[in-house]
Amino acid sequence: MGRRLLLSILYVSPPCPSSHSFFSMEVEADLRPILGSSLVRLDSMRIKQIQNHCVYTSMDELASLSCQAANLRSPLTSCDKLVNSDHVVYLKWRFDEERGVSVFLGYAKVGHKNLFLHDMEQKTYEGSMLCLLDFYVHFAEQRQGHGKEIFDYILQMEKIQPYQIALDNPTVTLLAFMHSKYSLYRPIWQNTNFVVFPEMFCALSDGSGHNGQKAPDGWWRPSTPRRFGGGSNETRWLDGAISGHPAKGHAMSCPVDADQTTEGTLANRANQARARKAHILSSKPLW
Ligand SMILES: CC(=O)SCCNC(=O)CCNC(=O)[C@H](O)C(C)(C)COP(=O)(O)OP(=O)(O)OC[C@H]1O[C@@H](n2cnc3c(N)ncnc32)[C@H](O)[C@@H]1OP(=O)(O)O
Repeated sequence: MGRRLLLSILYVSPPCPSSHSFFSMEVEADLRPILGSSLVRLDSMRIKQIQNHCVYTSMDELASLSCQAANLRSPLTSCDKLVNSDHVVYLKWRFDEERGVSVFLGYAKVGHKNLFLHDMEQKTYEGSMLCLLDFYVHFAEQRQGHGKEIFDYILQMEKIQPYQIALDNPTVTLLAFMHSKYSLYRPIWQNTNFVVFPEMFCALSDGSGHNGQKAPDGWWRPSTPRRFGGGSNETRWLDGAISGHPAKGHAMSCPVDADQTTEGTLANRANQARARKAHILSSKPLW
């Protein structure tokens, strides 16, 4: 009986032929039949379909490196959490034909959130938008263009402009990246530690169709007027507001001030955010 149990455990958890060398996150297998192209969009359904222990392990380990890079206590991303969420991961990897290994290079996780925002004049806005929740390129592969490829792929797949994505608690490196690759250099820190850029609000047209009538897809008037910062109690919508994923049905219909899928890490995130924001605001920009 004991032997049968042991055999069944071994069957359920086959060893993953992965080698986690210092330099890269590698799987000793050709993952092309499983993952397809080198830039791949993985939503919860696709992750479930993969059914490959090595892929799950390598993604989780890359997420652990991201966690270390951001000085967090626990990773923001894991395959376990992804299968139960409406977040989407964009993964970059390559197959090294010479060595017969698949190398995981980096990923970005995005998801829709309902956010209250203010612009530089403290005017307030409310709506649903795509947020960059976790973004990491393996430390041995950074500054070689992988990050830009991943980000461009997100823009292409989600049909948005770079300024239409909110950054969740960005690092100084990510802000440098947004500056150098997309000329977005005036971050507006929100109370929620999200960052958006003024370009996001440029599309606002006061009173042109949204005047208390019908909000654009994904945006709406709050039931109670809100008073933020400068005292404005008027809520506006963005012309170019990005509607939520139609297929996902706006599952997160409550305002959030942090990534809700990171159970157990929220307090940690808030502390990190405070420290990081103070550091970024007080230090000389890198770019
Ligand atoms: C919402 C969030 O996820 S916040 C967390 C963001 N993630 C991190 O900070 C983790 C550590 N950093 C990384 O993983 C990567 O550097 C990323 C994801 C930010 C960018 O990926 P990369 O593959 O390096 O990007 P890519 O090569 O396309 O562009 C490089 C640009 O990013 C910026 N950048 C990357 N690394 C650094 C760095 N160490 N110092 C300053 N700027 C940097 C620069 O603008 C650089 O352009 P340059 O080389 O012309 O100066």
